[in-house]
Amino acid sequence: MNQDAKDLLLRGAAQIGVELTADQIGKFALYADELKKWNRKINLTAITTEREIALKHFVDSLSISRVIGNEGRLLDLGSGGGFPVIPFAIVNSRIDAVSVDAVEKKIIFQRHVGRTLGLRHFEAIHARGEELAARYAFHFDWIVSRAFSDIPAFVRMALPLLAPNGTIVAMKGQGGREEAGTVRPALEILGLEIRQMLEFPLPISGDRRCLIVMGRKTGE
Ligand SMILES: C[S@@+](CC[C@H](N)C(=O)[O-])C[C@H]1O[C@@H](n2cnc3c(N)ncnc32)[C@H](O)[C@@H]1O
Repeated sequence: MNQDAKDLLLRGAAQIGVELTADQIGKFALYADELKKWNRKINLTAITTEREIALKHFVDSLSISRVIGNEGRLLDLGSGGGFPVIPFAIVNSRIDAVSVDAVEKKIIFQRHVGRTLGLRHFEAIHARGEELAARYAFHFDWIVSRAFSDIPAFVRMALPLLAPNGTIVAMKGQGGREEAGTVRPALEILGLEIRQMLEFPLPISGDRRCLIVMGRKTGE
């Protein structure tokens, strides 16, 4: 990863409230190198320039830090090349992070990255999200996804896995607020409510982002 992309990562992360250490920057650089190398053989991402990887994968993924606490168990459903879970795990060693994807070669890549970066609190599992309930019923404090599915399909998959006081976070782009408004009745039927909607521009590019934070309805 070149110096320009590293500077962008450092600056972009700081703008969303994450101060990266030199050690963490080194890990992101290794991750970017492996992503580019493996992407020549297996389809992990359409984003291939180092600047774009720094911004649209790394900084974007780190934005979930704004709504996720400092401890507990986190699940990323449909994580592909490891987003948002691996960037989050690089900066957050107190959360046990589990990554799930239905495509085995993507999980093999993620395990390789986890080993290379020494992420001991990170595990990558090859499975469909629908298959996890037997092993992980009510297990996760935080369940996140990016570019995975519409909100109702995501939360239906997440609910059996969510701890009683757990939180679901859907990472959306422009149109996130509108989608949240449309699905509110469906969420209601599932016993969920939207607790927070955080809209912000992605640093540097200004692209719109929206984090939709949901949990089980309380007081009933
Ligand atoms: C568009 S990619 C997004 C990857 C990553 N979250 C990102 O933002 O770069 C969607 C991913 O979800 C995975 N996927 C789709 N349906 C799934 C399911 N039912 N269970 C687990 N993974 C699934 C696909 O294999 C793919 O890697």
